[in-house]
Amino acid sequence: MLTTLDNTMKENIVHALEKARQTNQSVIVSTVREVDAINPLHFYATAEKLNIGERFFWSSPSEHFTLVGVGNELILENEDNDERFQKIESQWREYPKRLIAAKHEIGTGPLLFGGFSFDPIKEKDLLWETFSEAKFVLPTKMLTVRQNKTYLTINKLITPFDDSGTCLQHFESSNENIEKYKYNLDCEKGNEFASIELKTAEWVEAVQQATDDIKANQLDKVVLAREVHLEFSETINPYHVIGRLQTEQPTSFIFCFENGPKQFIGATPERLVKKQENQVLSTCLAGSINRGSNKQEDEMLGNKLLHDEKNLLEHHIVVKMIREALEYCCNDLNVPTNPILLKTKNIQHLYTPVRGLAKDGYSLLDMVAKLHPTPALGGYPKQKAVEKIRELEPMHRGWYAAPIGWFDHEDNGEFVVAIRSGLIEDNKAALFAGCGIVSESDPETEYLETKMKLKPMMSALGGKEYEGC
Ligand SMILES: C=C(O[C@@H]1C=C(C(=O)O)C=C[C@H]1O)C(=O)O
Ligand SMILES: [Mg+2]
Repeated sequence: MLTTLDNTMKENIVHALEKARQTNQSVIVSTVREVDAINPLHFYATAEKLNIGERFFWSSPSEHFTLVGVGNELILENEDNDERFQKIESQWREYPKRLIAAKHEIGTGPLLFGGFSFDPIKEKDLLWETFSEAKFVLPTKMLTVRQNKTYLTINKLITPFDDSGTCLQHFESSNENIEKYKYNLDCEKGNEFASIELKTAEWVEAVQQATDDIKANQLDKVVLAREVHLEFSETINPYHVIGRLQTEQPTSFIFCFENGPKQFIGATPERLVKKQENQVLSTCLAGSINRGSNKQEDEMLGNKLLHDEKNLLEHHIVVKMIREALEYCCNDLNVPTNPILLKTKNIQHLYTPVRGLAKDGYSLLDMVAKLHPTPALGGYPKQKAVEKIRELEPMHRGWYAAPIGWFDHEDNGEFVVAIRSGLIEDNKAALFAGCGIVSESDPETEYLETKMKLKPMMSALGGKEYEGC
């Protein structure tokens, strides 16, 4: 039976088990092999039948990097308020890790994928009831596509009580034929939705109230979001949704986190922070305008955005805060003076990349903790804005607008903010979109901006664009 694992691998696994027994401490063992190329979405879809647990999907646009995890080899979660970021990190650090691979490629081997809620103080509502304030998983199997190469990672938490036979057996699947994950994906067929539930009037009123509060100098900026509930005639196929997001939103990060029967899916253009060795990249994204129907109109709109005072103010507040937050944990911070445009299929944004070098002792999660929520999703000043959101917003954000992403055992990783997203279950979807409110905000214009931001998910769900909502 145990004939396909090579001897070095076997020795390493048995050795890890011995170590776990000697130290009475569970060890994470990870084997990594390069495998034949396969569409990661096929792997995600077929893995449902393996019955080894929940899955996640992640792809980042810049370097053709995709992760698909299946099964929960280890779950780290907490319901903490202030310490939730640090707690996840310290728990992760407690486990000794052994990587069995020819070479460590970033994004392979032992890593955690997961996310946080936006506001742990706000009491959970029914929709988000099963989502912890912080939840991360070490997948049992993980497919990584990086620079056109495909890798399969198999993880196991080896406890002092495991036996060597079971451990070796677990890693046998690292030799499996990846071809078996081929799946028939037909993303063409659209879903019709049956009903929509909105709280438009309440939201517009909240925006009006927020502008009054800003004019009264209570705060500078607050981001207010609304939600849309859709009910479809048939069960939503999450593979189709991810597939369409991949086609329609190639410049965005695509994520999906499965939590019981729910899948939190989105295509966000907004990176919170990326760390590779000590190199840090964060992005300021705030200020929005629609795309033009032809090149000329598109450029005209882009130019208008680049010079629009209200949008520049929304944006500058974000740049100022991100600079302050990162100055604390980074050296050699580089912040361009003026924003450029970032265009997605449906919208153009003001965008400023911020680069730096991590100071010793500052981890990726330290930076996430320091940044969240940036004024792109919260407001300024931070505390006042979060309180204002609690007071005025007619919804519960759950994991919307909060950090979601991955990090590995060497503190490489990347987090985005989970916007342009929705929570899907059976034939129901809840979608979320918000806007940065400043003193010059006009509620009707901001409402139209949220409509624009709902489009990517609307289109991915329906297979066509809808005018409603
Ligand atoms: C809050 C959202 O987007 C944020 C708000 C923006 C704005 O108001 O201009 C732009 C980008 C995002 O930082 C959302 O998409 O839900
Ligand atoms: Mg805006």
